[in-house]
Amino acid sequence: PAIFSSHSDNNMSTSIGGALTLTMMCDMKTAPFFYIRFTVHHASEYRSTFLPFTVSRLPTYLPLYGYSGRKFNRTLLYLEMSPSTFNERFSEDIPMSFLRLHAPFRTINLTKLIGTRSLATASHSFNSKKNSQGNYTVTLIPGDGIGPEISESVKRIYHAAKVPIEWEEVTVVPYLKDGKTVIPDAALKSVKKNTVALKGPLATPIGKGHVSLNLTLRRTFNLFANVRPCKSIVGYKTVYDNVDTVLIRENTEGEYSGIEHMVVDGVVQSIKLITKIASERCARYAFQHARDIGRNHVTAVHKANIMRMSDGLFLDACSEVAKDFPDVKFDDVLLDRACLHIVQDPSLYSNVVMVMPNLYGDILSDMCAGLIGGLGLTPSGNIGRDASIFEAVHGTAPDIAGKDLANPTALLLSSIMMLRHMRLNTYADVIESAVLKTIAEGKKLTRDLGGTASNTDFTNQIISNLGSV
Ligand SMILES: NC(=O)C1=CN([C@@H]2O[C@H](COP(=O)(O)OP(=O)(O)OC[C@H]3O[C@@H](n4cnc5c(N)ncnc54)[C@H](O)[C@@H]3O)[C@@H](O)[C@H]2O)C=CC1
Ligand SMILES: O=C(O)CCC(=O)C(=O)O
Repeated sequence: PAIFSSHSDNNMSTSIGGALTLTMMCDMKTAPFFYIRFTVHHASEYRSTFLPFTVSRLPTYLPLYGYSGRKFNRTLLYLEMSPSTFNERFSEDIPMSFLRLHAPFRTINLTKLIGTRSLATASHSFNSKKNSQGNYTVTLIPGDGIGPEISESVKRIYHAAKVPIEWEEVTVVPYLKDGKTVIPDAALKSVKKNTVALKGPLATPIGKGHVSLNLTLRRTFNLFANVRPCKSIVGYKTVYDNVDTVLIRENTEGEYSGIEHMVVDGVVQSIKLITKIASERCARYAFQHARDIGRNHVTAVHKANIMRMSDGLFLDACSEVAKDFPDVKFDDVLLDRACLHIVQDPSLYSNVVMVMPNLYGDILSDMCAGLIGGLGLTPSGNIGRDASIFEAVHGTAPDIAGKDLANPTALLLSSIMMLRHMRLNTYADVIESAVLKTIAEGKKLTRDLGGTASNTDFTNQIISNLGSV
C-alpha cells in the first residue's frame, strides 16, 4: 500500500519498500548539527517521533559576502532514511498533508521544503491477468504533437497482428491541484492498475509553465532505469553499419531532480542530486540486464574526474554492485571519451551495457540515434517497481506534427520491448520482422529516412509485411 497518497512533484510520495529523502533550504543560524522531529497529525491521533534521518550537508554553501551587500548563509540539506528504517517505522497510509517537520532546538530554521522523493528498490515484473476476452489491458498515452499519429499506427499494426492487447487510452495533460501541476488521476489509476503502459511523447514548455510530465511520470511510478538500445538496421545504409549500443540511464535523479532555485537575482543554483540507493538499483538493473541479453560487460559512463562527489558516488555504487556479478566484467569510461569512441568506432560498445547518470543518458542516446538514421528509430523502456512505461526516445516533433509525416518506428520498437516485457515474444518477433523488412526494402520510407512515404503508407507497408502469428 502507498504510504503517501499524493503523487505531485513536490509532495512526499513513497511506498513500502522505498526510502524517503527530503531536500530543504535552510538558514544556518548556528552549528549545522540538529535533530529533525517528524510528526504525524491525524484526525484521530497525534504522534511525534524523532526519526533517524542521516543528515548531510551538500557542498552548496554559498558565502556571498559583498555580492549584494548582504551575507548569505543559506545551504541545502539533504536527508535520507534507509528503506529498512522506513519499512520498520511505517506500515500504514499517511497522507502528505499530515506530515510536519520540526527543528526542535532552534539551531536551524527550515525556510523552504524544496523537494521530497521516494525510491523504489526492486524492479517490477509483469504479472497481470488476461481479461474475460483473453486480452491484457495496457494503458496507452497517445501524447502530444506526433504522438496521436504514431500511436494510431501502432494500434493499427497490433490489430492486424491480432496481438492480445486491449488499449486503455488516457490523456496526460497538466492540471493544477493545490497550486501544483499534477497528472490526471485517471491516467495514474490506469497505469497503476495495468502496470504496463505505452506512451507517446509529451511536450514541456521551455523555461516556463508546467514541469515535465515525462519526468513526473518516471518519478511517480519509480521508473528507475531507462533502457535505451540502439541498433543499425540491416539494409538501411548510414555512415555506420555496426551500431549496437545498449544504454541504461538512471531515470529519477541527477541533473533532472528538478531542484532549482534563485539564490539572489542573477544567481541560480540547480542541484544534481545523486544518491547511493538510486545509483545502486540502477547499476543492479544494468548488471542483470547485461546477463539477460548475454553481454558479459558493464561500463559505467561518468565525469567523476570533475564531479568527484556526485559522479564519484555513482561510480562507487556501480563498483560495489559489480561484486555481486563476478561473471560480468566491469569497467568505466569518461563520458567525453565514450562519445569520441562511439563516433569513431561504435563496434567498441557492441558487447557492452553502458550505465550512467540521467542527463548523460539523455544526450548519449540521441547521439547514438543519429548514428543509425535518427530519432525516428530508437525505442526505450522505463523500468520501475510499480509499473513500466515504454516510450520512444524522441519528443513531440512539433515541426512535422499533424502532417502524417512522422516515422512510427521508434514507438513501435518501444512497444516491441513492451511485448517482450509481457512475455508476448512471438508477437514481438513477428512485428519486429515486419518493420525491419519494410525499412530494408526501402520502397515506402518516411522522409526522415530519405523516402517520400507518409506515416500511413509506411504503416500499411508494415501491415502487408506481417507474417502469420
Ligand atoms: N519523452 C518525451 O516525451 C520527450 C519529450 N520531448 C519534448 O518534445 C518537444 C520537442 O522537442 P525537440 O527538441 O523538438 O525534439 P524532438 O525529438 O521532438 O524532435 C527533434 C527532431 O527529430 C525529428 N523527429 C523526432 N521524432 C521523429 C519521428 N518519429 N519521425 C520523424 N522525425 C522525428 C523532429 O521532426 C525534429 O526535427 C519538447 O517539448 C520536449 O520537451 C523531448 C524529448 C523526449
Ligand atoms: O520531458 C521532456 O520534455 C524531455 C524529456 C527528455 O528529453 C528525456 O528525458 O527523455
